[in-house]
Amino acid sequence: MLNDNPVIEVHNLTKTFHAPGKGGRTAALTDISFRVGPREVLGVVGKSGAGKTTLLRVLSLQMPPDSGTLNFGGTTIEDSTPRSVVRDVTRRTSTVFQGFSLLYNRSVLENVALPLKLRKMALTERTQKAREMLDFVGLKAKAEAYPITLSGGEAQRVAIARALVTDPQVLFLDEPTSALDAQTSREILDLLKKAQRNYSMAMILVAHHLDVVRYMCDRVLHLEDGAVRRMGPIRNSVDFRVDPIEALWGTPHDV
Ligand SMILES: Nc1ncnc2c1ncn2[C@@H]1O[C@H](COP(=O)(O)OP(=O)(O)OP(=O)(O)O)[C@@H](O)[C@H]1O
Repeated sequence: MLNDNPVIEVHNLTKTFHAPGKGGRTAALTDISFRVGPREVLGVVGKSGAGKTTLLRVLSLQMPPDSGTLNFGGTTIEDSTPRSVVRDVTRRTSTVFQGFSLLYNRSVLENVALPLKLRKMALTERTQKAREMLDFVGLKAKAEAYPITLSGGEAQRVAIARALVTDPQVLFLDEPTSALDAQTSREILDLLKKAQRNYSMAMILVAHHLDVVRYMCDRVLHLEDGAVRRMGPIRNSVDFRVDPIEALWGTPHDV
C-alpha cells in the first residue's frame, strides 16, 4: 500500500497552543512526519494529551499547523494555497467525530444528506444517495426518525453513513467506539471494515483501546508528548511482558 502514491504525506508538522502559565505556549505536535497509503488503515495511539485529536484536526484541515507541510494525493496545502484548492482537498476527506455530532432537529435522512446539500446536489439525487448509504449501514428503516430516538450504536451508524455519503478517499475517526458497549463496538468496527473494503479508502483512526487498533489497523503511530515515538506495522501476537503499546509492533522503528 505504501508503495502506491500516498494519499497523505506530512512533513515536520508542528502545532502549539496558547497556554497561560506554561511560558505562553504548549506544544501539541512537534516535528511530525509520515505517509499514509491508499486503502491503508493507520491507528494513532498515545496517552491522554499526547496530541492525537490535534493531529486529526490538523490532518482534516479543521485547524492549520504552525509549520510543516501537508500533502494530499499530490496537492500541497500551505498558507498560500487558494481556498478553492483547500475546499477541493477537504471534500476528499470525511471525519467521524467523537460523540457523533448529529443535528438533532433534522431527521436521520437529512443528517446523512447534509454534506451533499452543502455541495449543492439536487434534492432527489441526494435523497437517493443518502437512502442507499442508510441501507449500507443497516438503518434503512430509521430514515425518517430523529437522532434523539436512536441508540448509541445507531447514532454512530448514521454518523458513518454521513461521512461516507461523499465517497471520501480518507476517513478520519476519533474514538469511534468509545461511547459503545463491547458488542456494539464490534458491530461498528465490522461496518467500518466493510466500508473500507467497499469504498477503497484510507482510514486514520484514533483509539484508546488497543484491541480496536489491533483489529482494524495495518500500521500504528504512537504519539508521546506530541512527537512520534514509534510507527510501524502491527504484529498479530501479543507479548504481555512489554508495555501494551510497545507490544503492537513486530519490527522496531519502521517510520
Ligand atoms: N484548543 C486548545 N487550546 C489549548 N490547548 C489545547 C487545545 N487543544 C489541545 N490542547 C492541548 O494540546 C495537547 C494535546 O491535546 P489533544 O487533545 O490533541 O490530546 P489527545 O491525545 O487527543 O488527548 P485525549 O486522549 O485526552 O483526547 C494537550 O496538552 C492539550 O491540553
